[in-house]
Amino acid sequence: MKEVKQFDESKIGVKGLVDSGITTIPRFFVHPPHVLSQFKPGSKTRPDLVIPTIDLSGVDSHHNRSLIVDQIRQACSSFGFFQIINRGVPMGVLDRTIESIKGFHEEPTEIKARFYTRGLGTGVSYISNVDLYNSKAASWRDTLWVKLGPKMADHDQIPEICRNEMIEWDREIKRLGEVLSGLMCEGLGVETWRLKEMTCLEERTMVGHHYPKCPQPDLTVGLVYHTDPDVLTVLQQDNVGGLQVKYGEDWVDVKPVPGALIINVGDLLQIISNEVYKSAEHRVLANPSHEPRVSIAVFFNTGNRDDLYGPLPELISSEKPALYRQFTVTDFMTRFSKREVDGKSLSNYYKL
Ligand SMILES: O=C(O)CCC(=O)C(=O)O
Ligand SMILES: [Fe+2]
Repeated sequence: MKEVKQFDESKIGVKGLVDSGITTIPRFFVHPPHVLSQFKPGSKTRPDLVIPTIDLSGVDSHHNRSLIVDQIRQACSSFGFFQIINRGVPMGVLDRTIESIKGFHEEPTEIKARFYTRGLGTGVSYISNVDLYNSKAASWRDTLWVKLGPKMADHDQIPEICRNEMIEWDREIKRLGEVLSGLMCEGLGVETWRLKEMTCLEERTMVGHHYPKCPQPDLTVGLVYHTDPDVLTVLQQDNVGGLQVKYGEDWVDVKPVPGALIINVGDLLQIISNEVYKSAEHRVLANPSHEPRVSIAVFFNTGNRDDLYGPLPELISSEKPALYRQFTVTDFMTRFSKREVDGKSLSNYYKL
């Protein structure tokens, strides 16, 4: 605990440890053997499987749209993960955003330390391991959090090096979230704007992860396995790799596809869809390569946190009764923040 506190108070992050030239990782980063054995190369991985890549071009033509909706329904109900290409976000925006996040993490410690805070009170927080104090072991990454919506963090609170990129990214991602949620609704056979009308896209939080080279990648992880406690997530990764998705009992690599964005179903959408769609468990390996890995995720969540959410009435019938009870998102997030990030805890909401 003393070492954890010392690390946290130093505000240097994992990047700072690496820059100090360490060759062994501090012991609070070492994960227990039963976790590490699941990360061993070749253990329960399925190199023969790939998550679907869906081409969104022509989404406005009636014929293409129904083909795309079919692919999305299949992907959301099997993997809970897919990649999209040709979705109208200019390549330049993607590259600029990733580069600017990398730039932030490469800034001198004194600059980053100004943003080092637990909690998103100001709308911006730079932190190593959001669950540092309540996890069994820490993970090899640092993260910049920025609140994008419904009200974006004050512009002068956002680090200058990525401020304009963030604003530009939010504009694109808002539009993309609407397109995707429309397609996902059609895949469920409900009104196109159903999720949007339930304010499911209103709250948007962005994370910019930086996974520096780990000197002992076999002893720790980049990000423990988890599902996202949101409606849907749009993720962008650079070309380093390391993200894996659980499929049945096996893990599948999410190989970088240039220009693609990764989409995943969150826990709330699993509930709202009455489990037609699945929120998939995913994780990131500790980065063994010299090149740091950078990824950006935007979490879409409900704006009305005190409204009741549960399976959509349209999806409930006597053959398919509601699998979950109704709950408020405030309640859901409070439970989430009290536990470790790893695992899946939807069982609290099962209607038994
Ligand atoms: O870095 C990644 O690829 C995954 C990030 C992630 O799963 C998350 O932030 O929830
Ligand atoms: Fe995630």
